[in-house]
Amino acid sequence: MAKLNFGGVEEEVVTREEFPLEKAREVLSTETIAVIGYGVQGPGQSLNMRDNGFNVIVGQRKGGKSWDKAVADGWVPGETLFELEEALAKGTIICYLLSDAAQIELWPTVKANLTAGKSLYFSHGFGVTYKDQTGIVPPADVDVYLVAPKGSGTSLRRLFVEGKGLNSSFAVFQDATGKAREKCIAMGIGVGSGYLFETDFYREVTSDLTGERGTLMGAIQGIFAAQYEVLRSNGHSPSEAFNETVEELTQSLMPLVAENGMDWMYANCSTTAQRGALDWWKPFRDATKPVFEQLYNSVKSGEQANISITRNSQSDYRVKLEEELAELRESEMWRAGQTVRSLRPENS
Ligand SMILES: NC(=O)C1=CN([C@@H]2O[C@H](COP(=O)(O)OP(=O)(O)OC[C@H]3O[C@@H](n4cnc5c(N)ncnc54)[C@H](O)[C@@H]3O)[C@@H](O)[C@H]2O)C=CC1
Ligand SMILES: CC(=O)[C@](C)(O)C(=O)O
Ligand SMILES: [Mg+2]
Ligand SMILES: [Mg+2]
Repeated sequence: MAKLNFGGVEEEVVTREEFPLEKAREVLSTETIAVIGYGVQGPGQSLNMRDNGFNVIVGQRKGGKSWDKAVADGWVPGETLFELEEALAKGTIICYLLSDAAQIELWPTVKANLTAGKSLYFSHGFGVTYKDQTGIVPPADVDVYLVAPKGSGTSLRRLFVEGKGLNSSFAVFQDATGKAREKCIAMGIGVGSGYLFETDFYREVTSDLTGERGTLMGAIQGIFAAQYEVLRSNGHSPSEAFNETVEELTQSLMPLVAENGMDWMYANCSTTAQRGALDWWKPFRDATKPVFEQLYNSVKSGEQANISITRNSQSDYRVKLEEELAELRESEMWRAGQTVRSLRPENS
């Protein structure tokens, strides 16, 4: 592992230089990797591994949208695409990539197929950490590990195709064969990770649930909505409010942050903007920090997992979810965004 300095703290990470693809292929050369579930992570990980030369099959319920997508992506029924049970029986590394709530339902079937020496692979610490609520307790004679790409499966695939890579965390929960760690890292390289940093199942799930509810998804929409509403209620037009809240951020400023950090983005803005942003970031931090503390505590207590399991296990959860997504989509702010996006030169 390469030792690197992260802001003054030394951490060991795994890079593609020290664990090249050829090594990953060698480690997994005798394995049949069964990707169970073809939703968001399933396609990204399975296609990247296939392109990287691994022996991959896909398991998915027949007849639905996901099955058709798998066929369209070149998985061949009876050869590389199977019903869930068949794929579970054939696979020696079971990549459990159903939604976290759906994993509860299929678990007895998965468990029955986990014979000694197989691997159970996750992309989230959820099922194992919240075992009291999920019932997911792996048998003692299998390896259990995770690789959690830090981003959407859609990005994982897109970046791979562009020759780039998303970072992933990895963790070993159970090492029955003595080779779990090596296999885990090989899987991480195989799915197209940029570099890999180590964690454990508990820290993976608590940080992930916090991040997606916080700055990555929940908090960002909340802050967008608050600023947009203030601008609108003070007489600004939707296009002005949207551009000043979202479009400039995603199109101009965040790419600069991604490239070279926040100070560099600031340095490329006016001294007027810099003065204001330097004065205002701390009040925003102070105002939101209590909400983040509340969020983290709710994650830590298991409350967030409980909500997620309960809500996503209801038979009409997709309908309800679609209603809530429609509420976002049909809000004035995001409808304004649709028009703004259509006006980008590359879209017209
Ligand atoms: N969505 C993402 O990009 C990310 C997901 N993860 C993790 O990866 C894992 C997979 O997540 P997603 O790809 O989002 O899953 P998903 O929500 O897209 O579902 C995957 C598949 O599960 C199947 N499915 C749903 N209910 C089922 C049931 N009762 N029985 C059998 N199959 C069923 C669906 O057909 C779908 O193809 C989860 O642990 C998630 O937390 C981790 C990082 C990012
Ligand atoms: C994309 C990702 O890593 C998330 C936000 O944690 C998720 O989809 O669960
Ligand atoms: Mg995540
Ligand atoms: Mg997540």
